[in-house]
Amino acid sequence: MTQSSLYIGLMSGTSLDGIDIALIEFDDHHLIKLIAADCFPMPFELREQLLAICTSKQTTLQQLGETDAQLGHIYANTVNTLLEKHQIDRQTIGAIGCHGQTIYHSPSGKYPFTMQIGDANIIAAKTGITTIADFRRKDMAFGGQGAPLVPAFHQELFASPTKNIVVLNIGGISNFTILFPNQMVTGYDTGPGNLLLDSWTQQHLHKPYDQDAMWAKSGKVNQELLKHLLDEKYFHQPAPKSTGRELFNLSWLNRKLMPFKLSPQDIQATLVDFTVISVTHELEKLSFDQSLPCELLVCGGGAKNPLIMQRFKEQLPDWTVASTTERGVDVDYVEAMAFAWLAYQRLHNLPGNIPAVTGASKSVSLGVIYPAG
Ligand SMILES: Nc1ncnc2c1ncn2[C@@H]1O[C@H](COP(=O)(O)OP(=O)(O)OP(=O)(O)O)[C@@H](O)[C@H]1O
Ligand SMILES: CC(=O)N[C@H]1[C@@H]2OC[C@@H](O2)[C@@H](O)[C@@H]1O[C@H](C)C(=O)O
Repeated sequence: MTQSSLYIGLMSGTSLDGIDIALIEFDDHHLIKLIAADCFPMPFELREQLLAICTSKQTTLQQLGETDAQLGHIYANTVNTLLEKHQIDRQTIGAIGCHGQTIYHSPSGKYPFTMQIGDANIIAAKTGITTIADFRRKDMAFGGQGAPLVPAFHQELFASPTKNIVVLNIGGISNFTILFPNQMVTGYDTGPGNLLLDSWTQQHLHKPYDQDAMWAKSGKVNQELLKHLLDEKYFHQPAPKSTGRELFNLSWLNRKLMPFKLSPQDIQATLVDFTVISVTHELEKLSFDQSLPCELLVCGGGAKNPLIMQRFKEQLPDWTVASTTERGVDVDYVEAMAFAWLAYQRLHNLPGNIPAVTGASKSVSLGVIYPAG
């Protein structure tokens, strides 16, 4: 089999708002170039179905099975649309890495599990391309959290021997990777990203999100509420740790809001600081080599929230705060690129997880291979 240098990554995340796809090229020195990328909105009915499944509201096995197959078709169509649009010969693609859609993540129960759906057999059959999926459970089988998995890719892209680099993904949930100059790496889920901001906006403004944080800017941060939000036990748990909408959701927020009588816009303003301070509190616990510069590189949709970026700059006056786009890697596609890279790692039997991040007992190649034929 010719060693193709082209790989596709597919990611639909916690926000359930779209499917990101990235086509990347490797050269012999592992250099990674983004050839093409796009984001396809999640059809409204499918988003509603997924939301019902994620919040386990009377979902039948029939609905779960059909949604798994439907997602497989949608992912396959996303790949075929990108290949047609860019006139790419599918025979030149080494593999597709499909994260799938997380419907439940329970890394610390009696029987830890994480569940991503989107039938990879359908993707392989409909695209004619070897497809790799089910990336998280191998890490979990070796005692890890199964998340976050992007740190190894962040290390590949951004590590520097002369800087302290923190790569922060602000998706529905936020996770960061700490890249120390001595090549040590750590990372974990820091807490909510856009999820509560979006849910609160949807509930009060009936809009998908608070565009440019205009609504949050009209409110005032309430320090008492912020302190109460930060008093969640997740923030006091040691790493390795990961979370999701299973914990940080509107029910959790409404319980936290009970003792308060605040305007919705003051709550939105406070939620912005909640996303920011829950990260900076973690950075304060870490010891960086202060003789070297510190850089915070932000990706994910939250990097496009001007108030979040402003508040990081205010909270970290001695740091360089930038988006990964400013470092040549589009904020929208870092995660999809990561799953293309994880597919490359799997096909070459190279490790995908970092035990220091997930808590797994060893580094292993992640994902199950679904051949096209
Ligand atoms: N101009 C903007 N102003 C404020 N927020 C923005 C802006 N652009 C994007 N966002 C935020 O990014 C989100 C969309 O980003 P994206 O589709 O990457 O999802 P995500 O939040 O990264 O989540 P996930 O990847 O976990 O599904 C929006 O819902 C919003 O919260
Ligand atoms: C179970 C799951 O899907 N977790 C996601 C979620 O979204 C952000 C954060 O929580 C991260 O831990 C993870 O995704 C990214 C891609 C990761 O595994 O690195």
